[in-house]
Amino acid sequence: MSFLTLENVTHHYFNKNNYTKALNDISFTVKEGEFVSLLGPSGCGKSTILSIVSGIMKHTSGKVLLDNKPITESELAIGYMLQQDYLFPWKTILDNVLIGPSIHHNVTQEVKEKAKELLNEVGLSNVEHQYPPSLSGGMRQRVALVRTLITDPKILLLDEPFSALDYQTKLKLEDLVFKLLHAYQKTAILVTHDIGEAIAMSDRIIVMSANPGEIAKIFEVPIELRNEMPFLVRRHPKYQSIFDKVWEELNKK
Ligand SMILES: Nc1ncnc2c1ncn2[C@@H]1O[C@H](COP(=O)(O)OP(=O)(O)OP(=O)(O)O)[C@@H](O)[C@H]1O
Repeated sequence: MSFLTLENVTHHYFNKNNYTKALNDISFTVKEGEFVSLLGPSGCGKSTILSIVSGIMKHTSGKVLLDNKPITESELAIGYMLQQDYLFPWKTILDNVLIGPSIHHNVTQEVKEKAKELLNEVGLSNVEHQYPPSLSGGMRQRVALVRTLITDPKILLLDEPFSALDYQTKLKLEDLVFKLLHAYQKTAILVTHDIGEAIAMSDRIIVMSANPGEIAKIFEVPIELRNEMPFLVRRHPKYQSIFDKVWEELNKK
């Protein structure tokens, strides 16, 4: 059964004198525990889809269901991870991680222990009392990941979380995110411009076209690739053939 369903979703943006049809007739499902990527040219509506799924923005028409309930009525717990980490520079790493629970007045001893355990899992237990400016970009994104996971979200929305990092750090972080999301059996939607990253991390890849944003094709990543860590997927004999098919779809007019 589907966990998240988008059915004939359309979205229009209206500004003063401007009207943009950002999404046209978008339909797809995501199963619980599934990792799905959205890939497509700039402006095809990837971030708009994430804003709608997060409940931040109301779509113009169509249905968005989570656990069979309209998104507006579900007690949606969303984890958002963005290109920028948005850590508070005046708070320690541990306090940054605890921001979600502290907003909900839920910083119990158990939650603190969980935060420390997660920081340990991402190799950052030694910096929990330091402040964000003393950390590298990759370390800061690992903090952002922990801050996202601590609230135990139903679904994680990853909006180009690796795109500001150097290549080596990006590859390492892809493996770490993949490992943790699988360990905690999280459902995730990743927005990316990187075909390799989409193949390496996902169960399925939704390729979109622009003007207006529509689904061009949905690719199932072969099971042999899904069972590998992202770094190793790129060396798998089946990697190049799916890369070529996605590339061809992206370049269709
Ligand atoms: N707040 C807004 N007001 C008006 N138009 C908007 C707004 N946000 C996005 N758009 C337009 O909607 C379309 C989809 O934008 P969106 O940011 O969702 O695309 P995207 O695929 O995420 O792009 P990118 O890959 O460049 O991040 C674009 O034409 C964009 O200009």
